[in-house]
Amino acid sequence: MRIDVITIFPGYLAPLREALLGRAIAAGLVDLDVHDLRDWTHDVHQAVDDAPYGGGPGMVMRPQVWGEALDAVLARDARTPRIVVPTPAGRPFTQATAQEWAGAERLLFACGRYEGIDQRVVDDARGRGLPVDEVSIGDYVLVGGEAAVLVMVEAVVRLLPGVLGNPASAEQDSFSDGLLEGPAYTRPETWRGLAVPEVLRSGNHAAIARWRRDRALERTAQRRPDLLAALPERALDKADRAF
Ligand SMILES: N#Cc1c(-c2ccc3cc[nH]c3c2)n[nH]c1N
Repeated sequence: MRIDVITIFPGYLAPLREALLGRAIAAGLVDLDVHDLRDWTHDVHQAVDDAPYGGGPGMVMRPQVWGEALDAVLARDARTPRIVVPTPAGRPFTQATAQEWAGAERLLFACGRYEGIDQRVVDDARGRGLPVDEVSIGDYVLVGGEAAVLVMVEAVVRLLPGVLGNPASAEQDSFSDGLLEGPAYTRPETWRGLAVPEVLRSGNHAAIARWRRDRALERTAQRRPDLLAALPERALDKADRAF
C-alpha cells in the first residue's frame, strides 16, 4: 500500500515512522510519502489560506494551492488513490472503514487546517471520477486533520497482512465482531489483593471462550448499547441470548 499525506505540518506525521508502522514501512509493506502543501505556493509568503466568502471567523484553505498539490501527488504513482479528507463534518470513521480501506492500493490524505479546505477541491476531485471520503474520527473538534490521519493510518495499516505479529489479534480485537473486547489479565495470579478470574486459569477452553463472550456482551451492553442494537440477528447465538 502506498500512503501519501499532504499537510502544512509534515513534522506532525513523524510518528508514522515509529514502532509498528515504522516496521511496516521498513518491511516494504507500506510506502509513505509526506508532502508539504507550501511546496505548491508561488508567493513570497507561501500563503495557503484566505478569508471566507460570506464572512465569518477564521480562514479557508485556498483551492489553487490544493489543486496543484493534489495533481502533482496523484501523478507520482499510476495507482488511483482513495482521497481522504478528515473533517468534523465527515461520515464516521469506523473499524469497518479501516477494513474497507485496508484493501486499497493507495490512500491519499489531505490534511486541512484553519476552517477547512475550499469545498471546490473535493468537488473537483469527485468531478474527475476520483473517490473522495470526507470522514470524522469522532464528535469533538480538533485544530487540523493531522491527528486524525495518525489515527486512521494506524487503524488501517495494522490490518495489512504481515503487519501484526499475530493476525488473530486483528480478528479478536474490539469491533471486529461488533462487540467491545472484554477484560484481559496476565501474571501475577493475584495483584494487590485482586485475583485473576478462576475460569481463565482452568484450562477449560470452552468455558474460557464462553466467559470471554459474556464479558464482551456485558461490557458492550453497559458502554455501547448502540453497538448491541446494531448487531444482525445471526450475530447472537442461543447462549448469547441467555446472557
Ligand atoms: N477528522 C476529523 C476531525 C476534526 C478536524 C479535521 C480537519 C480539520 C481542519 C481544520 N480543523 C479540522 C478539524 N475535528 N474533529 C474531528 N473528528
